[in-house]
Amino acid sequence: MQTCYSGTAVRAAERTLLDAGQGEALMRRAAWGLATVVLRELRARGPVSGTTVAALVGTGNNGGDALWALAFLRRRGVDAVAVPSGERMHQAGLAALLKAGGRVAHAVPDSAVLLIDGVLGTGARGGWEPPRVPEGAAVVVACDLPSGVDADTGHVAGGVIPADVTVTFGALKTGLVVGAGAHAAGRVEVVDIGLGPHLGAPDVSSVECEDALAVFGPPAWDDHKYSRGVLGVCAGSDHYPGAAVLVCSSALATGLGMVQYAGPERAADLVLAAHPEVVAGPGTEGKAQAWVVGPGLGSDKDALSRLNEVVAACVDAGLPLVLDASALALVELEDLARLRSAGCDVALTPHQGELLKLVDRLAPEIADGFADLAKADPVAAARRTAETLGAAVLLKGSTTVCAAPDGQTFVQNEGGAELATAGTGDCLAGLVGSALARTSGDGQRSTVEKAAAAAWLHGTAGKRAAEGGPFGSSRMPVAVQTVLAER
Ligand SMILES: NC(=O)C1=CN([C@@H]2O[C@H](COP(=O)(O)OP(=O)(O)OC[C@H]3O[C@@H](n4cnc5c(N)ncnc54)[C@H](O)[C@@H]3O)[C@@H](O)[C@H]2O)[C@H](O)CC1
Repeated sequence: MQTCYSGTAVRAAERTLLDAGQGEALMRRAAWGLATVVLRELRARGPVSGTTVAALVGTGNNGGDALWALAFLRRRGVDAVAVPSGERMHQAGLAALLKAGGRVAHAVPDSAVLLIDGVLGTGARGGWEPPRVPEGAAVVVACDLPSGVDADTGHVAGGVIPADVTVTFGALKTGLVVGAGAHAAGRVEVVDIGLGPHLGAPDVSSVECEDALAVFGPPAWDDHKYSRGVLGVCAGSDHYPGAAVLVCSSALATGLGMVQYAGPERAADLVLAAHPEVVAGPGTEGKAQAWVVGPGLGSDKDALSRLNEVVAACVDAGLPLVLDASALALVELEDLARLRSAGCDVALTPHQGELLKLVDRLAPEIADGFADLAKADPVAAARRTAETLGAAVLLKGSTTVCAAPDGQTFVQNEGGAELATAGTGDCLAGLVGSALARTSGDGQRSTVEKAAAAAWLHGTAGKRAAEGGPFGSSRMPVAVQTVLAER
């Protein structure tokens, strides 16, 4: 499990040490870590001595880190050039650079093979417009954060220089793992500067391979079909029968004990043609240990009555439930309240558009300014919705955010734009449903952690599927099997 801290929390941790007079030591540790990564990047490309490294240097301590790093690099024979972005630079850092034999220039030299972005770090406020830098050749290493990335949210309000590597200090910051910030950061390396004991609880976490495999692992020697998880799927309609197949196929690809399908004949026939092992019928009676409802359900009376039947089945037996797609437009507050009182774990799986509609309809008390919040700070938007509706929210997007009503939050970035194609959401619903079915009765992991494990598998399978070229979502289940087989 990877853990991240908000920029605000890292600044608070630093404050304790700054107040204890350790500011310069912290900055030198950070700069030494930055210089070490820069040296590694240079060595991977050729000789170090004589090569030009430039740094865009801001007015604050982020610029100070960059200046100290340049001073260390100068001592390795690098032509170290500071390019100020404002009217002042960190004094001690500048003195160290000049003493080491570095220089100041007013533009990034064309000869620079590597550019350090040391303009703004955790002290950035609002947007920033990067200066012109020579195009193409230079590797970009961001100091703590790519300038212009909000360290708390990942939002980029203005411009940004995309980094190949970001060397971040003290802890991995939330802004480096969410949305545009994650995209701009490139590979992230964390340099320990001794903030650990002062950091407190993490802001968000990310499920990693072994955490996901603990949910989607192979069967134990004494497992049987009912102990491996039975997932009920209420998806598909005469209009959208394919959604039923995608949900069932992706769930089966995880190695569930059984999939039970509830739906109309046309969709059921397609499901059975693809997977004769599915137990299909019109209603919900059976041995399901969790349900997925919504993909391809439509919005007519029949869709509503099918949703009601699934909600009733879950309430009766206290089963976990995934509400996706059409179900998000049909579910009512009373349904969520009944599910909560029955002790059912509920996961809502909207994309941004569905989230905004859901909030408008069911949570008008938080709707004011919510669209802007969802764009700038998807973690806060998912958390606020989860807290207000009392259900876990898996918000799909370039970063998938899984938030629980109590604030526990996971962010997953395994998937990329290759997943932006019809039907991948249906596959994800099947994976979340599978995670809940196969771990029902497991008191150890929260619903959001299980949803995050499904998001990990979905994103990783998407990447795997894309290796074979552009693909449609019907290729996802095979990719899920491949990912699980390779681990
Ligand atoms: N404190 C320490 O000893 C350590 C800090 N580390 C590094 O310091 C930065 C945070 O430093 P801080 O000075 O607080 O903030 P910044 O350098 O990020 O920026 C402040 C500077 O920039 C101006 N400014 C703010 N927003 C904008 C904007 N949108 N456009 C232009 N200018 C802007 C503001 O007025 C200030 O002058 C942290 O990220 C680390 O890199 C070390 O890591 C450890 C020790």
